Amino acid sequence: MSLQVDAISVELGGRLVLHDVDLTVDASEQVGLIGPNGAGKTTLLRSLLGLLPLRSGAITINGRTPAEARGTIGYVPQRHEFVWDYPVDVRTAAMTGRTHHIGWLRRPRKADHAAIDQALERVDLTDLARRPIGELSGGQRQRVLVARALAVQPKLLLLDEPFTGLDVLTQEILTRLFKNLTAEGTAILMTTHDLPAAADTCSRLCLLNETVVADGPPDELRDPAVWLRAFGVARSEQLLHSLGVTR
Ligand SMILES: Nc1ncnc2c1ncn2[C@@H]1O[C@H](COP(=O)(O)OP(=O)(O)OP(=O)(O)O)[C@@H](O)[C@H]1O
Repeated sequence: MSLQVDAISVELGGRLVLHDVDLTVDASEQVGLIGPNGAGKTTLLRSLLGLLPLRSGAITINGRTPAEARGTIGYVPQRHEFVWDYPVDVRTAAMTGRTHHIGWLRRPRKADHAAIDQALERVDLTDLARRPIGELSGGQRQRVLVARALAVQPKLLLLDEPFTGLDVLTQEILTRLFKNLTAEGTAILMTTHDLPAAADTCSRLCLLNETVVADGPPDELRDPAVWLRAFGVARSEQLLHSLGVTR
């Protein structure tokens, strides 16, 4: 698996939201996509899914366009973007992740059910499979979204703020799961505002603010100026302190 982003620019509502973005993510890498609110992180993930037209540049996933590679990409949106009052159970919600494989208006086959069994098992939701999704806690909902993304047995997993609002135990379950997935060869690109956790769990960090400000292993991103530039602030004690960046 190899994701390659070459100098992409994306316009939304007549405004250039991303420009000249270069990024690669290889198999078994977990890359953290870091940046302030409005930096274009979600826009980049949506571009990788082929949901937004590029103004310029190119994205290739194993040599294919995002639209062609769609069935091999798992996507976990931010929790509030999912319709939780839809009257379905956990299993049915996870199965919606396989729509691309099943085909519209077709019934799931044996392989689809097996993939869902495995996905629910991996996020420890097997016992809650028949629970209506509207009755779930925030942490359980997050695990439903991860199961739904795993339903395609993805080579590339895109996670939009997967740890926001989760208790420590759920964070640990997901951290361990993502580690196992990368060990199995899955490539992970994850947005997060939890900088210390990202520095801990990711093999590389990509600092984004409309374009890539810096990209490298956490240990190599020790220069405070890089972080201040990425976050568009002149000086932020708290930011540098939370990162343990030397000044
Ligand atoms: N549909 C849209 N039309 C016009 N502008 C948009 C649209 N969606 C997002 N934007 C703008 O694009 C910019 C990037 O938004 P995006 O959601 O990608 O940022 P983000 O880095 O994910 O932010 P956050 O950390 O707050 O989730 C923002 O300025 C936002 O207002």
